[in-house]
Amino acid sequence: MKKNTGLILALDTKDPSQAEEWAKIADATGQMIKIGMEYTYACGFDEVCRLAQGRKIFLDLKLHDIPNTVASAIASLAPVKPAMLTIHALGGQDMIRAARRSVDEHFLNENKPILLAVTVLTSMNQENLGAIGIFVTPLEQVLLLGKMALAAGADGLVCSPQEVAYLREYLGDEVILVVPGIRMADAVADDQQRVMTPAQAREAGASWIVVGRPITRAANPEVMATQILRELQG
Ligand SMILES: O=C(O)c1cc(=O)[nH]c(=O)n1[C@@H]1O[C@H](COP(=O)(O)O)[C@@H](O)[C@H]1O
Repeated sequence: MKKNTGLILALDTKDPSQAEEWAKIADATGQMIKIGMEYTYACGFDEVCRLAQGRKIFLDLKLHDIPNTVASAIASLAPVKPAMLTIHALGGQDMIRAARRSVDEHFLNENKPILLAVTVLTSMNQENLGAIGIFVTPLEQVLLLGKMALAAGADGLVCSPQEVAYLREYLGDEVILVVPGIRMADAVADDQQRVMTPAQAREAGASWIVVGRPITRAANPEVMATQILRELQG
């Protein structure tokens, strides 16, 4: 049975007051916020913790290193109490197992983040994959990495909207699918390659969509967020 699709607002900025302004839009409509590398590196962890106060945050640092380093990094993130956390599936099954163990060891049950494995970045297409020696389609690569990551202990996957229907068919209704690469109909795709609209992602079965620039660069971000939420309600 198809579940509701949530909206996560990506706060990609270096400016704390800008992030707070966008976070308030998310607060007003009950959405989650995503804090990524740009904000964390520019503003530091104290600022990330401040922004996270009283909010559910998706901390998107896309960890990808040897198992011991990733496990130790996750332990260091415990004070931020993120609701979601990303690692790269390409780090392999040992790294994902180590990440799983670290989450289970260092976070209390009530604070345990959803551990998400990023499969194939939404900015990549068949040609980009070939250039790094991957000669299967993005869909095949997402399925291969996704199955491996879930078996190794990830709670869910990050993939493009174009793979969601297929993953639902193969992996079932329960797996958490978090989906960036969202663009409004006829909008520019920027650096994203595998895109769909919010309504298409919902229809395909996304658990959450992640939206940054279509909202943050809109003439009126609040109006755009409301429009997207309406699309998600069908
Ligand atoms: O892990 C992610 O969130 C992510 C994975 C991916 O494959 N593609 C992707 O775009 N993202 C993130 O999703 C957001 C998309 O932003 P916009 O393209 O501005 O909507 C950015 O913060 C990206 O870092």
